[in-house]
Amino acid sequence: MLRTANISELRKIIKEEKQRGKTIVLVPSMGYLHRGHLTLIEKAKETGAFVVVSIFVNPLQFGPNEDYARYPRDLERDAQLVEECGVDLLFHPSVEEMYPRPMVTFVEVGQLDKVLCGANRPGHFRGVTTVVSKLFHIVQPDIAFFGQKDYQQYLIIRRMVSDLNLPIEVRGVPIVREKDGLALSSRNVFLSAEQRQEALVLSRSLQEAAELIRRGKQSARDIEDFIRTAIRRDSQGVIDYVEVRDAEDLSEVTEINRQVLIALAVKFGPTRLIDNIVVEVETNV
Ligand SMILES: Nc1ncnc2c1ncn2[C@@H]1O[C@H](COP(=O)(O)OP(=O)(O)OP(=O)(O)O)[C@@H](O)[C@H]1O
Ligand SMILES: CC(C)(CO)[C@@H](O)C(=O)[O-]
Ligand code: BAL
Repeated sequence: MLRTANISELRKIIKEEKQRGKTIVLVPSMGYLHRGHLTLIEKAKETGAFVVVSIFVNPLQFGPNEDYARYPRDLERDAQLVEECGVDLLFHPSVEEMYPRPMVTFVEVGQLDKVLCGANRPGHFRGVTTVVSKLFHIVQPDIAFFGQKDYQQYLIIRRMVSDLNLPIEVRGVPIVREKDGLALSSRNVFLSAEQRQEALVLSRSLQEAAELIRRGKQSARDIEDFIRTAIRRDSQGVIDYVEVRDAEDLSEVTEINRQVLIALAVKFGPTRLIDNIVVEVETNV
């Protein structure tokens, strides 16, 4: 496996691979890899392309009171994992390499970033779209993989690629969960044993809510209340949001009569977890 922290060196490698006719696939990440990331990498490998994994904890997407400083990092462990997965190139730039001077140019995806995590983390998605644009320009992938655990991020990146005519295919990968339902996340490492147990209410209540919808429950507010009540009853988690939204454009939903996203963010102590489920609704046309 090749590895570099240097943009010019990476460009040279990519140029050579492209000249050899290789398709380039990118899996962007912030590292501290788990089975969720490894599933994205597996999907990337299945394409048969030259697979690049980037590891960069992007300061631009963290608010001043968020966990940038304590975000878990272990580059050497990650490097070993991606090598075992057959990744071709690991790109792990420093902050100075990505942001040699203060940025004055940003990429912003309006509307989609005003709700859910965007409303709770002002500036977060501007930081994500800006760094992902930079990564796309640096690596110039043909295909890029994103996880649907970060569903809003996935939609925003898709929309950015479409709006800006970037020649990149964005592929989404369903949420990878622990056996007991907890969505894998690098931040799970911060949970105490008790919080880890309590956090199961997230996936459990999402599943139960989806079942209520499949059985005909149509009120989005009732579904949100159902989940909020379960979280407050079964845990000490502090709710950032629990919302039912249109799964395509994140617009508000009152009556559930189309495909919806149920998304939530809940804090367990200082650790903020997100989870979601997309529910198909049969329409009798
Ligand atoms: N459980 C998961 N299932 C599917 N994809 C995932 C999962 N966890 C992370 N990903 C995806 O991996 C990519 C890199 O995510 P990132 O490095 O931020 O990991 P993370 O575990 O989501 O971190 P955190 O939860 O701390 O934000 C993103 O596209 C993200 O959606
Ligand atoms: C896409 C991403 C790598 C941008 O920093 C990050 O938001 C993530 O890991 O989901
Ligand atoms: N996977 C989302 C990255 C973040 O929480 O900043």
